[in-house]
Amino acid sequence: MSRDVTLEHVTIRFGSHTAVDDAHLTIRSGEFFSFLGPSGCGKTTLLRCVSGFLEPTEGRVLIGGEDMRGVGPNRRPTALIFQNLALFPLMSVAENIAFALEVRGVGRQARRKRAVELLELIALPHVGDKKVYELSGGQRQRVAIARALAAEPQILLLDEPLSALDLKLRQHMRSELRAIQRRVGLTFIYITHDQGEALTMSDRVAVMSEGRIEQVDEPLAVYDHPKTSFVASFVGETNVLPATVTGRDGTDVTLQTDGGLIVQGFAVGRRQYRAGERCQVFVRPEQIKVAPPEPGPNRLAARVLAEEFEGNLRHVSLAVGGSVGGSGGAPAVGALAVGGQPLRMSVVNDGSLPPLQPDAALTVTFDPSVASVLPEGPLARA
Ligand SMILES: Nc1ncnc2c1ncn2[C@@H]1O[C@H](COP(=O)(O)OP(=O)(O)OP(=O)(O)O)[C@@H](O)[C@H]1O
Repeated sequence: MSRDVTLEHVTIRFGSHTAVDDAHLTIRSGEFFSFLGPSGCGKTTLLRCVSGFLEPTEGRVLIGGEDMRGVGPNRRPTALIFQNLALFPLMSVAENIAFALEVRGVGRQARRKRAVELLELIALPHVGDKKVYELSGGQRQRVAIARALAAEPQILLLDEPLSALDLKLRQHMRSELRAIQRRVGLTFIYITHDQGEALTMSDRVAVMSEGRIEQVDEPLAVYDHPKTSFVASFVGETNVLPATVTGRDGTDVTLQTDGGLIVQGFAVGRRQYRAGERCQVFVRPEQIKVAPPEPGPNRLAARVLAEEFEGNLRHVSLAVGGSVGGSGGAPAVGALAVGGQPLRMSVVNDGSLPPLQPDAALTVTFDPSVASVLPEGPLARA
């Protein structure tokens, strides 16, 4: 039976405040789907609406095609996992896992058998008789998932379940969670403000801002082809160049940045720009390269401001003075030309680029096909 979750024009208001604004999408059965957005964008509100703790002000939630209006949380095929796990400290791990079955009146032997199966599933086969306090944070998180699965939900709703764990454990738990989801084949709906979590685990991601869903796509598409200025600036590092359109040829757009650079990019969504229109150009730091000697588009005269070393990567801040072959040469020491911000370039630390000294002059470039041109819009706050 299909367990698609459909949000049909769901709007949720608290008084005059719109927490979720016209969410309209379908989460497919068996999908690992994440809602990603900054604090306060409406993620938890939306999840509470799917779980039945909250009714939409407008629109409908359908699960498996069935309208969930008036269907309470305990009658929906969902289970919710929070950041604060609330495992029972005095019970053993196995008793914790089997708790939902005990409530339903399942006998001791059947409960024990199911707990053993679920402990296998979460790759902790030998901890059934331990107390919760004897487990690490990551182990407890997995036990919480096993406990939720014992109730045999079709859809697991996860509300920032990893945010209380330290960084290393969080990263480890990403692959654990993904592996568990693949093993059980259930729909996972995951909410997070952590883009790394959303991008690594999900089949698809919905990026939210101020109650609105800005983009729903596979992780790579969200990163490589952001559809709005908010998504481009929220997901991953990027350079933002405020600019004015000077010309267009199909999806190729020529622009003058506010710092006076002439650059070329591509029109996201094949938008037809007019000359004089205000827009923003987004280029990832890893797409900025030291230019080869051959002529080409987007050759910018730059001067090194600083270099930061981060193990596998080097992050270089650049002042950019002018387009090589166009106006200006290397910028004056200390100059800035990209929307008042240095241009950021990230290079892999593989020895191919010698260390860069502050004030060194160089020419950098980026391919027009990786420079996303979007209409001027609100950016994510840094
Ligand atoms: N019961 C409520 N009454 C009034 N306002 C609420 C209520 N619940 C949430 N809000 C408001 O709705 C907005 C969205 O809140 P929500 O908790 O869904 O955000 P979130 O994206 O999950 O944030 P966080 O990541 O911080 O949990 C916020 O402005 C919040 O203050």
